[in-house]
Amino acid sequence: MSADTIFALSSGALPSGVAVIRLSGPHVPRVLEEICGGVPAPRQAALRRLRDPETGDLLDEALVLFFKAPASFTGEDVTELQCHGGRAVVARILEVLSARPGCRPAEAGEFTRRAFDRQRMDLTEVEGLADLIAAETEGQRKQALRQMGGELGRLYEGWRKRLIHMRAMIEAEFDFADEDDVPGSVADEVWIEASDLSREIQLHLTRSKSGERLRSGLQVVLMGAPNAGKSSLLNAIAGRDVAIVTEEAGTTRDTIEVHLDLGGYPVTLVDTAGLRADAGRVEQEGIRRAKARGETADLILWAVEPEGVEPDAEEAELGSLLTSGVPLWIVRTKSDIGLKGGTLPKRDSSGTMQEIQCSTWNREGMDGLIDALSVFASEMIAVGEAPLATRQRHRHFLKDCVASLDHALAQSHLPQELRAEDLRLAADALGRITGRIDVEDLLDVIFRDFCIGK
Ligand SMILES: Nc1nc2c(ncn2[C@@H]2O[C@H](COP(=O)(O)OP(=O)(O)OP(=O)(O)O)[C@@H](O)[C@H]2O)c(=O)[nH]1
Ligand SMILES: [K+]
Ligand SMILES: [Mg+2]
Repeated sequence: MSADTIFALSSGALPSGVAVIRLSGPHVPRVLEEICGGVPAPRQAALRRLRDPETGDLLDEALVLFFKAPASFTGEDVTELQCHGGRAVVARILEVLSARPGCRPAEAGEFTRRAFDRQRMDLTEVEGLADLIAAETEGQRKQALRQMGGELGRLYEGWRKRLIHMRAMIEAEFDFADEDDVPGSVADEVWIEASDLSREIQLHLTRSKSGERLRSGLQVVLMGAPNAGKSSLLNAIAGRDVAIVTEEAGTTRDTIEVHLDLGGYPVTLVDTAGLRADAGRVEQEGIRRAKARGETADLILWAVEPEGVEPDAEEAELGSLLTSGVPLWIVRTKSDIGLKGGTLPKRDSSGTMQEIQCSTWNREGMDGLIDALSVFASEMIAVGEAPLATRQRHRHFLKDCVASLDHALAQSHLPQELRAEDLRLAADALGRITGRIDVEDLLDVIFRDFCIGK
């Protein structure tokens, strides 16, 4: 257990109406005695004058809250000083706190780290909290709140307990095999249950992409020939002037992204360099980046203007993208100047290609395009009732768990105690997601995501 008392400004940028300075650790009661003359009753706001104990100098008037261990966020004694949010006020209070013996500024995520160390939260809840602080859309907020509330952790912990129980049953039967008149019957039931659980986890895994997409946002990439109107589309969808638009082919070289909230779903829309064969060096690099983004996209919007340039090069590119499996929509741009045939991309036989016509000049078709994107996002993300895995880390250990389970199930010729060992490995994989099993190497990575004061 830590001997240090940590402190930090836990509220946002200064100046602000109110600023919250939080302290956690064993010296909290003593520090409160020193700076405000006593420890207020737990969980009751008390208006106090804060003073520098060295000089008696008045620092500010603040609302002081005290949370007695273990009933606090960190599980330690915690206090929150709600002071005035002026830069000089906060700076002076932090300076006085620094001078208290045993007190030091908190590192990023250190309050949460203490909460985890004292088992106030499991790792999935910690991640949910980080996601809640980072949430930009309604969908993200809801998902993060559920995860912080422990839904995902409980699901994994439930599975882990089932695995531990199964292993105990196998071992009990093994130990008492001589006395049992129907040997093997308990084990048979255990393996049926193990096979059910494996299927349950695999189903959860197939849906995990949704959770990750909701957390990190859908990637929608604008591609097409130079001057097709990609940057104009980005600006029109974002509703502000993000990318430079000129009549010169090859205006956009680097990839440019905007983060959008489409009906509560996060979407990153990426503008790219127009694809063409005879590009200069900078533009070539831009084209390489465009293709790279296209390959990992959730959706490509392929912009085609009424009189397309270089139909052959464009069609070759489009052809290879269509076989890559990334969903692709054709956006016929500049509809205000009429459809003149231009480059007509060939429809693929699967019929997954959707066509949308629009103009950024008179905004014809723009609302339709934005609506279609919102529907696409909601379908791709499709958040249901069951909690979803939200990180690659979760998926990794879930796969480990299923692999161990399936290994055990496939080895019916082996002695039960060897197969039971796989059940232990499967349970440990789940324990690593919630942080119940040695995850020391993971912790720094997870807590680094946090800001100071959380
Ligand atoms: N008439 C008409 N012109 C448009 C429309 N959208 C864009 N343009 C014009 O088309 C030209 C190219 O537009 P951009 O948005 O720069 O095209 P781009 O695909 O980003 O071009 P690069 O970045 O060079 O590949 C500009 O002169 C735009 O003003 C439209 O809806 N109607
Ligand atoms: K252009
Ligand atoms: Mg452009």
